[in-house]
Amino acid sequence: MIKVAINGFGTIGKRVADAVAAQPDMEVIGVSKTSVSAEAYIAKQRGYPLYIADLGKKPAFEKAGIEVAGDVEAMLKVADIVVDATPGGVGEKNRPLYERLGKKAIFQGGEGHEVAGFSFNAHANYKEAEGHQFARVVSCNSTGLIRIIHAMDQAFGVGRVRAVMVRRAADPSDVKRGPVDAIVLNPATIPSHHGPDVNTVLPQINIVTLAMIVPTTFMHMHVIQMDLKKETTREEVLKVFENHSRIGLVRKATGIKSNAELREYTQDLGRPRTDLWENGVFEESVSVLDGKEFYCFQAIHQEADVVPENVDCIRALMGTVKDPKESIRMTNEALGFVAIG
Ligand SMILES: NC(=O)C1=CN([C@@H]2O[C@H](COP(=O)(O)OP(=O)(O)OC[C@H]3O[C@@H](n4cnc5c(N)ncnc54)[C@H](OP(=O)(O)O)[C@@H]3O)[C@@H](O)[C@H]2O)C=CC1
Ligand SMILES: O=C(OP(=O)(O)O)[C@H](O)COP(=O)(O)O
Repeated sequence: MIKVAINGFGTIGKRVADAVAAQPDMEVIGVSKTSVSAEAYIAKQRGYPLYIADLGKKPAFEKAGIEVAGDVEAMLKVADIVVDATPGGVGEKNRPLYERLGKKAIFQGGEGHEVAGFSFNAHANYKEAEGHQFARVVSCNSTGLIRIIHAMDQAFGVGRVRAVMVRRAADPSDVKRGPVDAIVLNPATIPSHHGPDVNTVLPQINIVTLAMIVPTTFMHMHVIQMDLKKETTREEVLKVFENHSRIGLVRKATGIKSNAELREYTQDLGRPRTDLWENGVFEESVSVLDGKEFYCFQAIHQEADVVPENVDCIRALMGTVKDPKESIRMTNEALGFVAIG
């Protein structure tokens, strides 16, 4: 069993913890927080030993009826690998600790590529993880882009990509963030950071991305155009998506044309926390013009798509499963995850 520590039990960390706990070859040896809040009670309810960044706060946890197993360093000492899901920028500060203790670590997309020196996506570069101490699972938007670009590149060859990200403003519980009534260019400069981030995993792809933020909390929406090297048809492209274990098709017959309806759908499907782990490509939008010009819309659930990638990244760094297809199969099966469509 791979002993996994989750440093940062928030939006991403709590999901990764549950996904790790579901795997046959992994166990959660501890999760961490800095303060008493609802997620501390969830850790207790799930039975995950809770560690804290600053032992000086132990009395506050105990007063709330939450047992503290120790500090973060104590958690790391009993782990084989740590998934760092602390807020962006904190992972970089944690890196020296992981180095000192000689622990493998996985960082998230809020950290720069250089923090790990290796950025990861299971379908695209699983095997390259071997021998690394550190890896970074790219951000939610980049994960969604890499999945679809890599699949299209394998099938038809991708010449260039142009994409617009319509990004959710905040996660559902993030009550202090906005905007409430605006469409914000974020950034107003072109390209946005997403294209260069895709290049950390797929360096050969010519990609330019633009991004804005809108007042929603559930999912980003991507507008994607790719020039293909080989002529194809809409039907052939749909077959590629149908055969991909982490690309789902939002079928025309569902009538779904928005993030809100897609949320209702994942909820009704019984997905834990309403999570859409896969890309949600809108079937109706899939278009091929003149044989080589591809277009589509895809929905990306920001809280969810990086979760199975973190699980595969654990096996890739630990070197316990060499074949990416086998790891992806194991992860999906343990989660009960079959892509929609
Ligand atoms: N949310 C999203 O949509 C996505 C986020 N990411 C990336 O994932 C990472 C985590 O983001 P997210 O889950 O949203 O963040 P959250 O703020 O939801 O969670 C962060 C967690 O880290 C804990 N924490 C903070 N500081 C420390 C510390 N020094 N030591 C240990 N634990 C600490 C917090 O505990 P406490 O609350 O007690 O302080 C909290 O549990 C970021 O890099 C982000 O960019 C990637 C894809 C999507
Ligand atoms: O990593 C994310 O987005 P990104 O791919 O746009 O960088 C997550 O949605 C978190 O983004 P946030 O910085 O808006 O919370």
